[in-house]
This record gives sequence, C-alpha cells and structure tokens, in this order.
Amino acid sequence: MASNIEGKVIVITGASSGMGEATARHLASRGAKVVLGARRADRLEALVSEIRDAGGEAHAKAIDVTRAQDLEALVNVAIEAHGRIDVLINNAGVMPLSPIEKLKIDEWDTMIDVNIKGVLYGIAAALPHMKAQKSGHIINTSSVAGHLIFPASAVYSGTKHAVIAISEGFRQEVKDYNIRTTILSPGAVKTELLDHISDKDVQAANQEYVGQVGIPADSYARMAAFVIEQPEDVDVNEIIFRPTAQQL
Ligand SMILES: NC(=O)C1=CN([C@@H]2O[C@H](COP(=O)(O)OP(=O)(O)OC[C@H]3O[C@@H](n4cnc5c(N)ncnc54)[C@H](OP(=O)(O)O)[C@@H]3O)[C@@H](O)[C@H]2O)C=CC1
Ligand SMILES: O=CCS(=O)(=O)O
Repeated sequence: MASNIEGKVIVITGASSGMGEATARHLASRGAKVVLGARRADRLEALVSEIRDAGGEAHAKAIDVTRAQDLEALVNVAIEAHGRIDVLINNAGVMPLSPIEKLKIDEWDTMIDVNIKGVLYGIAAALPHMKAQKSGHIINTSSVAGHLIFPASAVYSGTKHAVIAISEGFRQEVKDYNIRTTILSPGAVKTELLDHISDKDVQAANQEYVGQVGIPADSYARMAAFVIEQPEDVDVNEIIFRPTAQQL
C-alpha cells in the first residue's frame, strides 16, 4: 500500500530545531517534499543539505511567523517548486513561562504573536491554494498545556487553548473544500523550548522536570506521519500524547 506521505508537499514552520526539525527529517525520509520555515536560516540550510544528501527533496526560507507576508512567501516556495501544498504544519512556537504577576508583557505579546497569530497567518497563506485544489491538511501544534493550566503557564496555556478553538472552528468551516484539520498536543518533549524562559526559577523547575520525564522530538514526527498517512477520507482531529511518566 502506498504510504500517503510519499510525494506530498509538506510545509513545516519551526523547522530549525526540536519537533519541527525532527518532523522534516522523518517525513522527507518517507518521500515527502518538505518546505521548511523558521528564522535561523543557517539551521534550515544545514537541514536542507542533510535531507538532499540522503536523497530527499527539501527547500527552505527564513521567515518570521509574526509576519503574514512571510507565511505567504513560504507557501509560495512550495507552489513555485511543486505547484501545490498538501500539508501545512503550523509548529513554530515559544513558551517563556512566568507568573502573570511578574508582568512580562513583552513575552505575553510574543507568545500571542507567534503561537496564535502565527497559526492564523499560516492558515491564511495555505487556504486559498487548498480551496482551489479541493484538498489539503492543516496540522496545528497545541499542547497538553492547551488542555490544562499549571503554575506560570496562564498566558502560554491561553495561546494553546486558542489554537484548539481556532483549529476546531476551522475544521467545521472547511468541510466543502475537502481539507483535513489536526491538532497535535504534546506533553513534555526534550527540545530547545525551555531555553528562552527568562524567569530563572521557572526555567530551572521545568528543565529539571523535562530532563527527568521528557521524550524525544521524533515522538511528534511519528504522530504527524500517522495523521498524514491516513486515507484521505479519514480526518484525525486531535492527538494528545505525553511521556508515560508525565502526571499532569
Ligand atoms: N517541547 C515541548 O515539551 C512542547 C512543545 N510544544 C510546542 O511545540 C512547538 C515546537 O516547539 P519545540 O520543538 O518544542 O521547541 P523549539 O524551541 O526547539 O522549536 C521552536 C521552533 O519555532 C521556531 N520559531 C520561534 N519563533 C518563531 C518566529 N517568530 N518565526 C518563525 N519561527 C519561530 C524556532 O525557530 P527560530 O528560532 O529559528 O525562528 C524553532 O524552529 C511549539 O509550538 C511549542 O509550543 C507543545 C507541547 C510540548
Ligand atoms: O507545551 C508544553 C507541554 S507541557 O509542559 O504542558 O507538558
């Protein structure tokens, strides 16, 4: 049976590290034509070279997901190279956790801009093409923190709850266009996500916890592959996955 991944044109944001990087590698190894976006161009270029050296197809563009025109430019790379976009994985995200009373307003703004607006801008860039194709698949990365709240997660959890609401509303609205919609909600995964927490106490506590229970980034890659490879009439709407040892 064909894999339903081979030959698909898959655009991934946040592909310069962590789960996006692992997913790019995994899907390319299964025959997908990947188009990768993030701000760190050097990391993207290294990954593109690695994928091509292994016989895969990859393109990349340096983008900032807080700018709608950057998402349009990224999707256009896929259209120019391959004439279509089959899957968009809105994965770029940031998690500078802190208690609200610390009033880290700039970090709230960044989380809202990257985690919520970045997802919306990705949808805006891909949707016209998917409507015209009458096919497509949008995968949005939420989190266990999109389902529950823990100390210092109020704003981050708010953004990830928003991703779930937007994804479900979008799912209901695009039935006529044969577009699939999936939310992937991971628990603790070992990536660079905690590196940018400026509240040192919160960072240390999270690093200790994720260091103990966190699972590797390719756990997300396998979930992405699973939802993409389902037959086109099967739409997996959400997967929540955690380390077996994670309590919350
Ligand atoms: N690790 C975990 O435990 C969990 C993570 N998540 C979510 O998974 C997603 C991936 O995170 P993860 O792999 O863990 O962390 P990483 O920090 O390793 O990856 C985050 C990615 O997002 C990109 N990114 C951040 N800001 C921007 C921006 N403004 N424009 C473009 N790209 C941006 C980064 O690239 P660059 O800096 O080069 O722009 C990087 O590629 C996020 O949405 C996160 O919230 C959800 C649940 C659990
Ligand atoms: O996004 C973060 C995942 S967890 O800390 O809620 O498990």
